[in-house]
Amino acid sequence: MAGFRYGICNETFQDWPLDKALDLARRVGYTGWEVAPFMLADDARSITAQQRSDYRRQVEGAGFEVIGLHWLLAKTEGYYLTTDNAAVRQATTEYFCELARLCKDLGGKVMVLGSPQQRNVPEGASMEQAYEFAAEVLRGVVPALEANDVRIALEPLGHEEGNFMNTQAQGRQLREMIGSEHVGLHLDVKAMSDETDDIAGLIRENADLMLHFHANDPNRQGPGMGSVDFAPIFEALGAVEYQGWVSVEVFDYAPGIETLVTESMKNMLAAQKP
Ligand SMILES: O=C(O)C(=O)CO
Repeated sequence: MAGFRYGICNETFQDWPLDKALDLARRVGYTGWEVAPFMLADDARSITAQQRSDYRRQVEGAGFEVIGLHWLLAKTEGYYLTTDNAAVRQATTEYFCELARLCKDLGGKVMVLGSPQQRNVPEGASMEQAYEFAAEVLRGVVPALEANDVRIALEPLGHEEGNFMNTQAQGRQLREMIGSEHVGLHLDVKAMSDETDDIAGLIRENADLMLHFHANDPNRQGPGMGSVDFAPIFEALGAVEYQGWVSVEVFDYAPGIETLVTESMKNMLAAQKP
């Protein structure tokens, strides 16, 4: 059985102090730390060099690697991927460039581009035009990705989340339009469940571009805490020799932080038992 590397998203721990969150995650067996920038500050530009290096030192000192960033535009204002407003598109490009620097400063390598609220196709706009605008915004970020050795992983999201880039095929199409080796795909179990019952099949079909992977369930809790069977998912990740992180991302905190963190790991390991 492949030895996967397990990460967890920092917003899972909500208002816990960082040392307490890292301590629980480490004891449970996670070694990757995925950062939602809004947990540090609403505006990434306000995070000073000192704060970046202190944060990185604390996370690495607790035995983690920083995986990278997700929820890139959550809680920001004035940025939008698919808008016909050229000034907003330019500002969005510049903000992504800043996030690439933040990602590198924190020791991360990948930025997950979900951010459904900032990419839904505006009323009256055509889908085709929306893809053109998104590709333009992201082409402008490529030099910063190259300079900081960071990749963007495009995250298709289900219809519950929004109407732009709902399938892996659409993610591949946008990547093609950007045309950079520094852009690939992010596969998320909750999102893929909206597309197909054959998640393992989607993993196999998109393994060539898969930069990152989120383990969760359509019920918005952790892997194995809902109806999705993770046995075929881990089998597929093993079969394609996935080398990246399997990172837990939850949206429903009702079970409590300890339960989400521990059950998710327990279920992921149990799903790989012969
Ligand atoms: O927007 C993001 O990055 C998310 O993780 C949403 O799934």
